[in-house]
Order: sequence, then C-alpha cells, then structure tokens
Amino acid sequence: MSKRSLEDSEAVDVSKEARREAKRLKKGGKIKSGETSARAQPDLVATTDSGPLSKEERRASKKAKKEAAKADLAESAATSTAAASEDTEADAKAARKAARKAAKVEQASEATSTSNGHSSEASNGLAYNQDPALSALPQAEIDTFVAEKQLAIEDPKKQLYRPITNFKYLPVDEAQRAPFAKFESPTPIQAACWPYLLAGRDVVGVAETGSGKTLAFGVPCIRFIASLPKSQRNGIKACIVSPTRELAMQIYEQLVKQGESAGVKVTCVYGGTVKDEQRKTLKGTHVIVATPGRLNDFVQEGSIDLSGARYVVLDEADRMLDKGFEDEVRKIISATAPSGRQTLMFTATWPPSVRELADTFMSEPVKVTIGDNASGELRANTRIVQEVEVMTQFDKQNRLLELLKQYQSGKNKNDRILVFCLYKKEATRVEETIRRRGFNVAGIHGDLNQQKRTESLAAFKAGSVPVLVATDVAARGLDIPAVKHVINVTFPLTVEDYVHRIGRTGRAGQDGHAYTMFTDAEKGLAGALINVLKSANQSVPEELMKFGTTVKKKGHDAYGAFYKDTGDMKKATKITFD
Ligand SMILES: Nc1ncnc2c1ncn2[C@@H]1O[C@H](COP(=O)(O)OP(=O)(O)OP(=O)(O)O)[C@@H](O)[C@H]1O
Repeated sequence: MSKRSLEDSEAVDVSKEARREAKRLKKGGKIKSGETSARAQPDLVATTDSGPLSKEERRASKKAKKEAAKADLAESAATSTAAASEDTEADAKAARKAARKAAKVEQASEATSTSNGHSSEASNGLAYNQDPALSALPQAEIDTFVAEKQLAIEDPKKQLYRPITNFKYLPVDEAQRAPFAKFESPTPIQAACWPYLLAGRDVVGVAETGSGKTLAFGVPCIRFIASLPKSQRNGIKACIVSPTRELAMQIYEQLVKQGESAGVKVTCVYGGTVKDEQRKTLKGTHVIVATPGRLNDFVQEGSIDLSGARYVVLDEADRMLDKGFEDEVRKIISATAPSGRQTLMFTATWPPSVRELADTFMSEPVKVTIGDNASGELRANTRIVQEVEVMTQFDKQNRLLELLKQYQSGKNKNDRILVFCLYKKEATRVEETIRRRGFNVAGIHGDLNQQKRTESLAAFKAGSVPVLVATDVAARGLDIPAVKHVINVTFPLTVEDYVHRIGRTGRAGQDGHAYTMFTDAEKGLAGALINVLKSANQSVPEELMKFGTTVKKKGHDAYGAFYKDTGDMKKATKITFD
C-alpha cells in the first residue's frame, strides 16, 4: 500500500468475485474539431424511447410484483404457522421457496425492463432527446465551440451528440436549474458529457482542475433519479465514491442543493466518525456519496444495499483505481446493479497505468477530454503560474517564511495560502513553525481527528484562517474559494498529485499561483515535472533541467510500467533515489 493510501484509506478484504469482471476493450471513433458534420443533421442524432419503461415491461413488472406479494403473504403465513406447529414446517419451507422464486422473477423482470425496451445507450432507463433548437444550430457554430474549448470526444458507438453549449438546451426541470442559475454557460466538460450521460452512456471525463466536473456528473445523476417513476425510486439508485472524506462532503453539499427541489435524498458516509450517527441518516437515501472504506463497511454489515445503484461515479478516478483503493473499488462496483449500470470516471489526470483497468468496469465508454490533450497526457491548468525553485532541504524553512511574509503583506494580508507537505509529521512541524512566527494557520492531515480536520477546512474556507498546512488529503477536488497561492514545501510522490495540489488555486476560470521547492531527493520526478511545466507554457529553471528529462511512467501492478523519454532535451546521466 502506498504512503498516501495508508493515510486516507481503510483496509478491507478483497472480493475475488469482483476480479472476474469482464474486460471489454473496444476500438472507437473520435470526434475532434472539424469532424462534427454528422451533428449538423438532426436525423443522424440518435434518440431513445421517451419513457423509462415500455407497456409490456410495466405489465411484466406488475405481474412479478403481484407474484412476489402473494409469496410474501404465503411466507409470513408459513412463518407464523411454523411457529405454532412443527408439522407444518414442510409447508413453510415450500412457501419460502416460492417467495424466493417470485423475488427472482421480479429481479429478472426489472433487469430486462432496463435493457430490452431501450437502445443500449439507455441501459439504466435514461432517455435523451437533443433539443431541436440545439440540432438547428449551424454546424459552424458547433465546430467553433469544439475548436475553441479544445474538446475531444471518443465514442465507440459514434452517437455524435452535440455539446450542450447553453443551459437552455439542457433537458432538466426548472427546479433542478437552481445550482447553476448563477453561471453564464456550461463549462466544456459539462457541455460535452451531459448528452452522453443523459443518454445513459458510460463516460470517462478528463478535464483540468477546477473545471466543473462535479456538476458534469451531478446534474445527470439527479435527473436520472428524478425521472424514475415513484414506484421505482425506493432504495439507493446512485453511488459516488471519492478518495477523501472532505471531498466526499463537498460533493454531497453540491448534490444536496440539486437534489432538494427534485425530491432526491442524498447522504454522505465517510470514515473517522461514529458509524451510528451515519446509519441513522441512511433511511430513504437515493444517492450515497462515500469514501470507499466506510461504504464497504456499511455494505458488508447490511446497512447499505447497493444492488439497485445504476449510476456509479468514481470521482478522482485515477486515484480510486490506484493500488491503495483498487480492491475496495472492485468490491463496491461488484455490489452495485449487475446490469443496466452506468459507470462514470472523472479526473484531471488520467495516467496510462489505470486506463485499461478502468475499461474493465465500463461498457463502451465515451471518452471526453478537454484541452489540447486528446491522448490524455498529464496537463496542469494553464491559468496557474507555476514557479519551481531548486534548493537544499536546509533552505526550505527560511524560504517558506520569506514567501509567507511576501504573500501576506499590505492589502494581501488575508490572502488564502495553501502549504503542502508530504508527511503528517512534517505538516505538524511546519504548521507549528509558521504559528510561532505569528501567522494565523491551521492544519489538515491524517494525524488529526476528523472534527479537527473539518474545523480547519471550514476556517480556511471562511477566511478566518488564511494559511492552511496540508498533506495530500487536501490535494484532490477541494474547491476552496480564492486560494491565491499554493506552496509545495515537499514535492508529492507523483507528478499527478502535483497537478492536483496546484489545482487548488486558479479555479473556475480564475488565475492562480503555485510555488514549488524542489530538491535533489525528488530528481526522479524532474522529467515529468518539466513536461508539465512545458505543456502549460511555464518557464523551466536551468537547475531543474540538470536533473535530466527521463520520465518514468508509473506502472500498475496488473499492467506494468514503461518508460518514455521526452527526447528533445539532454539525457539524464543516472538516477538514484535517496
Ligand atoms: N458552468 C459553470 N460556470 C462557472 N463556474 C462553474 C460552472 N460549473 C461549476 N462551476 C464552479 O467551478 C468550481 C470548480 O468546480 P468543481 O469543484 O466541480 O471542479 P473540478 O473540475 O471537479 O475540480 P478538481 O479536478 O479539482 O476536482 C466550483 O466553484 C463550481 O461552483
């Protein structure tokens, strides 16, 4: 288990069954700017049935339910009779058998009703009809949007939906629009993903940090549940998994806002807090947002039943499929609906090491990539100014204090600054040092209890504490308003984590700034960092170049590692890890 996963994951058993999940790798067509002509023709736009269930399916479902009800009666009668007399035990057994059979019939009927009556793209009963006004837009307008937003869609089924370029083309009820009423238009990842998600497709969405991925998967989630007939709404229908507790809470808060008006109940469970309290909140839940360990605990003890969950999201998907979480994620996915499941993966970084593994959980996924980056190379948000300084370990403390003084002077006195360390003990030490020098600072890392973590984050978000010292538990997903600077005191274990860390600044179209202290100890990551800097048009310090440019790609246990040389810079002599 990696160092990070020791910090923020909870160990659980491995489900061998899950390992048998079939691998479906298929080649697909690509849409890029200039290849969208089919989208101009409304007759080429695929549509699906307008209702979630056909008449025959409803009839079959009703029949099965009746049989189940009959069997239920028989079972309860049998149970009470059995209690009264041992002679009737055989009858009771027969009745229980009938009940089990009827339940199976009902399950099968439900499964076929979600796959037979609809085209495959609506596998969980969803239907998407492209708005006629969107279909009527000139192709040139769509091409311009696709080119400007650097949008690439790879769809094995070539459905060629047009991006939802304006909220008015989004087919959701008025009440569900409240969360984005304040926004001008959908972000590119939202525009590109929504049609496919509303059509029930599996989607991998890769877009820079702070680009609105939460609403990209959140809006179709709520719409899916809101569009289910009341009789089919009982139980958990959607499950969203996040690597950290704080991110789970943040996603929960966003979804609650969307779900309230639609009568959709969202619940959040995560580790580090009392289970009893969380158990009480589960009743009537439609959407569960969770960290993997606690979710599996609840599934194992029977408090949570995911067998009806047909909308499954892995947020920060590469992290979730990384070694620390992979087994837990397999367990979760194998507990969700076996058929008619829509599986989504969202992230800002999509390393090759997890891509094949991701495909094993998905069925013909649509791959949406935003940015001049169709191959999914590692990319940082280009609005963030990245500064890297090579130094010795010994120089770090003074430099940090200098920077804090500089960034927090005059009218910038209360600017929010996020300071990242690699280890929990290091974070504690750095926080104490900063505090001793008179700065108003809080901390967030795995050595602190959950209450303290929550308090620190809340104070930082509210602005009452302008400096937060964190480990990588705060690297991914956290949407904290107006973080002006990110300072990396110790470089993270991977360059993906670096991209996520610095992504806490420069969110939702704003500018940001990240300063990184780089030492000889991290020279093995220099090549990958240089690539990230170059692809975001940032200057690369000469001292960093001296470490060489070889990039060691992170390998996955199941798929191995491979090496790539950027080729255009001088070769590294020898890399040794201290
Ligand atoms: N259409 C939109 N227009 C403007 N702002 C938006 C829009 N959609 C979402 N936002 C805002 O953008 C910010 C970042 O969104 P979000 O947290 O979903 O980003 P993300 O892509 O998930 O980032 P990360 O990769 O770091 O997890 C949030 O404050 C959100 O409210």
